[in-house]
Amino acid sequence: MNLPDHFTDIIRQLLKDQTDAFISSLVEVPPVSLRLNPLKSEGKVSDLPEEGKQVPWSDWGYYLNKRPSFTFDPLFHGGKYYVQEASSMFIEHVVKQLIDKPLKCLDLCAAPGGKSVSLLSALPAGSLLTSNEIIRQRAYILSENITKQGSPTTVVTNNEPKDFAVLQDFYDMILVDAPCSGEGMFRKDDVAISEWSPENVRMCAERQKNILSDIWPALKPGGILIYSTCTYNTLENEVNALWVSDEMHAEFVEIKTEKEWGISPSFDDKVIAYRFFPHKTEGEGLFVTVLRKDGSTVSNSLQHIQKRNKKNRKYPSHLVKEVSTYKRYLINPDDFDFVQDENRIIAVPKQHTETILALKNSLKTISLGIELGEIKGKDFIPSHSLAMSSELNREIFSTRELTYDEAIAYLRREAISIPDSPKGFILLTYRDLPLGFVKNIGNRANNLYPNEWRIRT
Ligand SMILES: C[S@@+](CC[C@H](N)C(=O)[O-])C[C@H]1O[C@@H](n2cnc3c(N)ncnc32)[C@H](O)[C@@H]1O
Repeated sequence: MNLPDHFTDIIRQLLKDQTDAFISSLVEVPPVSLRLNPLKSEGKVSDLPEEGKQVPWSDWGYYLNKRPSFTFDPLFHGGKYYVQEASSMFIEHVVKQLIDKPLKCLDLCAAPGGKSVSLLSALPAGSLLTSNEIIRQRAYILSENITKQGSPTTVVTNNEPKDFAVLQDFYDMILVDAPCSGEGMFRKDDVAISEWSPENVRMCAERQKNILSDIWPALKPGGILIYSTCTYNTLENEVNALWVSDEMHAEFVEIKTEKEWGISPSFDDKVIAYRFFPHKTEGEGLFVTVLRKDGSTVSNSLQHIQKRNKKNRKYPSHLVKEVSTYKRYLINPDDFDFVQDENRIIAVPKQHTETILALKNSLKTISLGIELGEIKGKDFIPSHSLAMSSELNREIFSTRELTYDEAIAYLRREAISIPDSPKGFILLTYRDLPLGFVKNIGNRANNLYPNEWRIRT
């Protein structure tokens, strides 16, 4: 492995006599890990695609003994699990330790979605997660991964950090998993090595400060900021964490960890942080720090946002009054309001309806709640997000269990033939996990799997 000299110098200053062990660990094969989806799995080893053992800081994370072909596992596409590097699962541990009441949480730099998925499994029931990604194309990938999880309490947005200024004092918790110089990915990603330079480290550190100061007003007084990077240098980590603490008047929050996890402390006595190095912890490089914003005012931010939206007359979506047609699609229909957005019907959890509509009108929303389907003439075409949802009422659809080969053909978006099934919309399952819908017209069935999600290889 050809590491830049300047990078090795930085590491030597930080790790001293551990430097050789660290560098040797970079040529080792990285562990393969995934997290099971609590909404679609019971969290048992038997749900894993390969034998494995638990990640110690996660209830849902497992290391696998060998790497299966995830692309060709229908359960992966059905959202039974998400492939995630093990260190990142530490976010779940942080949240579980600090949060015991439902809250509004923002994952600001969220694509492709690993940390959002961790948040979803750790946030108390009744919480609302906004998963945001600045790059549009990546925001769609984020939305795909979130949709597969099947949680109805997520909104996916595509905004710049400064766009959240309209949501002053809004979030109880914000995760900034910042774009960084990616030193922690050197073992997995040669491009990260080739793009590394001291100038890039400085540029990343400046950008991280801009992101943090842009998003700070959206955090409630007394709220929690989790700041993480997958890089080792102190400029992007301790130095920025200290800057937030000094400039924004925030105090560090300590998280309990177990010694045997091998997590290293911060390199600055004034900063409380958790560092993952691959020669000490089974996972990739990670830095995590947690800060609490000064103050404890209970804000009235929702009213403020609604007033602003009224002034701007931006309320395109409206609540559906005649809901009986749509209620039957869900297991717990009374927990939901139904919103019509052009010809799409979306179910939103009642306790968050106002908040979700306020978000929809303040931000560029990619997806929210559960999209039930689309009205097309006399037809109501069930959407893929309904098939993926934990709230799907399977009783109202005819279901067809697929063989492995049929499931792969469906996920490739090939034509399916199910002559024994009735005509109309059929829910396809693989090992009892919903994969999506087809419209059976007799001699063939039209494949409704989202074109952009299909297996291409
Ligand atoms: C480290 S990645 C996030 C990984 C993600 N949290 C996960 O666990 O899957 C950082 C993300 O920040 C986004 N990003 C880049 N520049 C940004 C900026 N100026 N403001 C906010 N996000 C940015 C990138 O597109 C990228 O998706």
